Amino acid sequence: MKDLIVVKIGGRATEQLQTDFFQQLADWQQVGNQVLIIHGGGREITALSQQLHVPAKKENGIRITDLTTLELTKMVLLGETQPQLLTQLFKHHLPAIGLNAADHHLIVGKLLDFEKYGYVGEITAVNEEFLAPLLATQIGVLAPLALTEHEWLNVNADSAAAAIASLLQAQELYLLTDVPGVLKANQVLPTLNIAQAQRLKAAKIITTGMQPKISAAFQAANAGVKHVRITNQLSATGTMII
Ligand SMILES: Nc1ncnc2c1ncn2[C@@H]1O[C@H](COP(=O)(O)OP(=O)(O)O)[C@@H](O)[C@H]1O
Ligand SMILES: CC(=O)N[C@@H](CCC(=O)OP(=O)(O)O)C(=O)O
Repeated sequence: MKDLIVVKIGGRATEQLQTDFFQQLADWQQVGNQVLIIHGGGREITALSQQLHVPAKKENGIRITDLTTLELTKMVLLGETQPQLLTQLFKHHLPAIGLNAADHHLIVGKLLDFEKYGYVGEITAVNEEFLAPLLATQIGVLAPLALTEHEWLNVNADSAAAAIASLLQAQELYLLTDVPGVLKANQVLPTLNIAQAQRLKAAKIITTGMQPKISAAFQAANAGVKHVRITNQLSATGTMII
């Protein structure tokens, strides 16, 4: 889908969206781009886990997901984060549709590493035939989950967005987060290449949730997505992956 723009919004970023975000989506629609939003919800999943006294543990920014955590994750993503975002789009008069992996087996996945992470997956296929006509008239809002033939899997939202952008050959991928880009000594790096990223990881300057975000960004760039950015605003360049 050569005119597709994929936007990933982290859980906290969803709560801080400004008017210019919605205006940009409207402008893209106006000029004929398709827009697919992949939403996160990581902080909300952790908050509900704590409320219910379910241990919440992440490894390299990836949630260790047993069956209880998987159920809780589906509840938060499909019952809280997604409707919250859809409501905001509705209030800004943007036509949008909420989507999940089970709609016509939209998102197919496989286990990442069961021993290490439990029910965590990576995305292997997207039902483009089902999705493309929907995105012709409205903004898609998709939760980061996947389905095998038998079971649901929890997918890190950054890797979900990157895999989907890659599989659909999107034009652009925006990884929107709560920081203005990849930071080094409190400055946003305007560009980032793979060698720099590896050095910054080794020096523990890139840590926690920024690690899967960077891996996802390079995965998409290597798969042919031309413009990949990490930023907190659609209108700001943030860090461009080169
Ligand atoms: N070098 C870095 N530059 C910017 N943020 C970083 C860096 N290293 C670690 N981080 C952390 O990564 C966080 C963004 O990842 P995450 O919390 O998973 O966000 P999201 O929910 O948007 O995916 C930042 O808030 C920051 O705490
Ligand atoms: C496997 C895995 O880590 N899944 C993530 C899915 C949500 C997510 O990634 O949300 P953010 O983008 O807001 O962090 C999780 O359970 O937190």
